Amino acid sequence: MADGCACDRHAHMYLTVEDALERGLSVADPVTETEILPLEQAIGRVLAEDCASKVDMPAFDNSAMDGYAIRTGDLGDGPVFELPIAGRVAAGDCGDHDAPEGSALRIFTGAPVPPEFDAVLMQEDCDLLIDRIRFSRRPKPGQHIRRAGEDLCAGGPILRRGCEIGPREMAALASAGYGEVLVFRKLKVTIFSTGSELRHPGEPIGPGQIYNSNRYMLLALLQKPWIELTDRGPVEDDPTRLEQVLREACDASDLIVTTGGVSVGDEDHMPRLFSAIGGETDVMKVAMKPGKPVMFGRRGRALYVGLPGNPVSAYVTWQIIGSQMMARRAGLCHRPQITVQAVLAEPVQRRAGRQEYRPVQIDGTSPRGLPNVRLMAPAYSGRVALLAQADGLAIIPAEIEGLPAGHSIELLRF
Ligand SMILES: Nc1nc2c(c(=O)[nH]1)N[C@H]1C(S)=C(S)[C@@H](COP(=O)(O)OP(=O)(O)OC[C@H]3O[C@@H](n4cnc5c(N)ncnc54)[C@H](O)[C@@H]3O)O[C@H]1N2
Ligand code: MOO
Repeated sequence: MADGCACDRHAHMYLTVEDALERGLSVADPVTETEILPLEQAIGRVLAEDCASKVDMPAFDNSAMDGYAIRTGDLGDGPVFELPIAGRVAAGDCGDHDAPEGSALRIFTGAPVPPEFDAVLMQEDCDLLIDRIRFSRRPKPGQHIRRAGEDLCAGGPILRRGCEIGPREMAALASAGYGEVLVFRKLKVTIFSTGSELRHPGEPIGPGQIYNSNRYMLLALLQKPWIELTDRGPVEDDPTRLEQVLREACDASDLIVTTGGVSVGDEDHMPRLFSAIGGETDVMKVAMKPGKPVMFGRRGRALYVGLPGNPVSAYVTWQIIGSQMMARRAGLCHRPQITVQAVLAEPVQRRAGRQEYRPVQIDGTSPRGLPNVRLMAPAYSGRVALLAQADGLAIIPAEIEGLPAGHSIELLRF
């Protein structure tokens, strides 16, 4: 039967996805070495310290609008108020002015509001009469003034160690006064794809040969500012050569990711070779579909993740288990994957035993506004092109044999 489904009768002997992930995270020790980088070089890196603001945010009382600063105590009973304009403060000025009591100060967004002024009027709410303003709505004290420290006082927390420094984190660090930051060193990751049948895309292909897609998928998945990647390319199914490359990779890397050669055939060498070079296997086989033969273990400080060769199996096992182990190893704090509720557009029938991650396409929304999903082919572990057309993976729990159309299902959206 396609997709190894016939072997589901052994599924109860394998670790559940949940247990495998828990074990994977428990053996993926975060790197401890750090470096200090100028902020602009820290983009996409992993923060290695809790960060507190070095300044009050905002740093000083400032105007939220372009308009006029006034002292509300200067205002009479109304209903119309008039004040002469006696000074001007713009963003970047220190706030000095010569506007005496009973006058208004021309002010612009971001300019310091001198302490004796307690409200700002938007210019749209004032009539400008050459050198005076007239307005009819009495401003409330504090109106349109952003007070020093109202967002955060100096010393207040802004970011936790273990976050990825993306655009929002860069902005927070910059506004908090960080010219440089402490980050974890890059994670050294080595990849190689095993298989004598593999050819580079673009090369002529002979009988029994296929294009190596896993290599390119991993190159894309591992393109991260916090990774220092070594790509050993494809390695043929020659145990001597595979052992040499695996040993060198384990000596030089924090994490080694391979594809293929983890199942039970005569040319599936990786589990045995990993033991032969002194590796300790933590997990071999997981009750998941696709990806049952996935394995991982440790050798010294190196973490090894052996993904199955079938391209969809490699992708799914990486997303569900491998990528989370890698993130933890790099110092990132653990973020469980977010699923959304979806509705089955058609019934599912399958063999129970393994938790399944089935590629689906979204086909409109249900009456409750949830995405309707159509399951793609039931046999798909080698169908990598199908993955590129999918919108996500529907998660079918291990014990489920069938579900009717209209039933809700968890969806991992791409
Ligand atoms: N007797 C059994 N046979 C298999 C079992 C089993 O339990 N008993 N499990 C099946 C399952 S499930 C999977 S998944 C595969 C995984 O096998 P391997 O990890 O050993 O992978 P390979 O045999 O090396 O390759 C499988 C398949 O994928 C193609 N492949 C490999 N590498 C690439 C690559 N870089 N790019 C594109 N395609 C690749 C390869 O040509 C094979 O077709 O084992 C089942 N067998
Ligand atoms: O079903 Mo395998 O698990 O083809 O990946």
